[in-house]
Amino acid sequence: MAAAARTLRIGLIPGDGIGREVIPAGRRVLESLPSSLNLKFSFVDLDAGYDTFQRTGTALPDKTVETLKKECDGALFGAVSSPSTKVAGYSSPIVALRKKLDLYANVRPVKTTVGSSNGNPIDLVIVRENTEDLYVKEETTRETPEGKVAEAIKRISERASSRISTIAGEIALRRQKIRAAAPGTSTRTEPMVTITHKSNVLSQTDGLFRETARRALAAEKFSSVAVEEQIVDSMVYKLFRQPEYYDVIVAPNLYGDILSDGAAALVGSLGLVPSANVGDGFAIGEPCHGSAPDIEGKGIANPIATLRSVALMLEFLGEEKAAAKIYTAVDANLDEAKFLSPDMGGKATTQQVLDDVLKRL
Ligand SMILES: NC(=O)C1=CN([C@@H]2O[C@H](COP(=O)(O)OP(=O)(O)OC[C@H]3O[C@@H](n4cnc5c(N)ncnc54)[C@H](O)[C@@H]3O)[C@@H](O)[C@H]2O)C=CC1
Ligand SMILES: O=C(O)CCCC(=O)C(=O)O
Repeated sequence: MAAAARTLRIGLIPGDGIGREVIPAGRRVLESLPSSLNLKFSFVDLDAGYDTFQRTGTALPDKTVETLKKECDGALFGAVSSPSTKVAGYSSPIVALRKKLDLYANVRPVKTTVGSSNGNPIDLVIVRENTEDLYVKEETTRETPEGKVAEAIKRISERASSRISTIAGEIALRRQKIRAAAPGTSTRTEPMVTITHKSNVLSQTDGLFRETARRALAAEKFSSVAVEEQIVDSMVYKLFRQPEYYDVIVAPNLYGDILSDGAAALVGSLGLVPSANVGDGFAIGEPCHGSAPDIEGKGIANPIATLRSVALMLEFLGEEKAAAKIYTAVDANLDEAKFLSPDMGGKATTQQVLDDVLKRL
């Protein structure tokens, strides 16, 4: 008798702007996976974002958080339009969601299929701490005789630094295993984690991150992993000069956010780079990009970052085979370069890119 299909319930949170254009593409890909995978999906639509805030007075309704916690196996998040000026009562829902669900790792693979800006292949992962640093958002402003002074807390804890470094080491080992199983696909000989910090200036906060990361990665299970460190400003320089050198980069929250957008430029577009917000037993796939108001409503947003985020979510939910199908279909779309969206120099719409990927599934 055939084994019963596994059913995964997925929360869909499109958010604002192009989030609403790319999340439906992510759903279509899940619905179109071959039946031989024995996987079924059910979906629940959930609200969050600036539009939700304007309609309801809250950017992240309790119902969204409770439904994710009680009903869902995983989720997809599009993007939100957080204003650059303070709006009373508004706070970024994705930053809050990461904390509320304790999704402590933000895993952001950056990979070329055809070649990078310097012609060499890039295949690295940025593993970004996802719950603290300046993103605790404890800010104050006070009046002084010289004018206003604003301050923000940068919180770094041993616990969060240790667990993010451990997951970075585990990802490095997993990547090495995948490379070993496919000889000839990479010239990298050993797994490597690069710790990024600014502890030459911030000796206590980034100093704690650096020391804790060193200690976590010195564990016996990581004895085959090369551990290096790089101060974040020269990390940017080296990343742009020699991106092919890097394997896994572990970073506190803000540096990880900035480095991943920079790395996206190296592989051609923010519209290509996925992420997964990962905790123990739960993952939210989320493209690295924002709500892109400059192209919103034009139907030309690149859906590939989202499709890869779907695959990444599936990987963390233990469905590697299904993830591999999506990666292969997306890579084939990029390799053939017939249906590319405008950010990639093509003319295809979101729908045309999606249709091409679906055809390959
Ligand atoms: N996780 C989230 O929800 C995030 C939300 N944001 C929010 O997004 C809004 C806009 O932020 P920006 O700084 O403009 O960053 P952005 O990532 O939205 O856009 C930067 C540039 O990349 C392009 N781009 C982004 N995604 C693309 C895609 N899929 N296809 C083609 N081109 C794409 C945009 O058109 C724009 O030119 C802000 O309100 C910001 O707060 C920004 C980053 C993450
Ligand atoms: O705009 C927002 O609300 C979130 C911005 C934060 C961010 O860029 C990220 O964490 O990926």
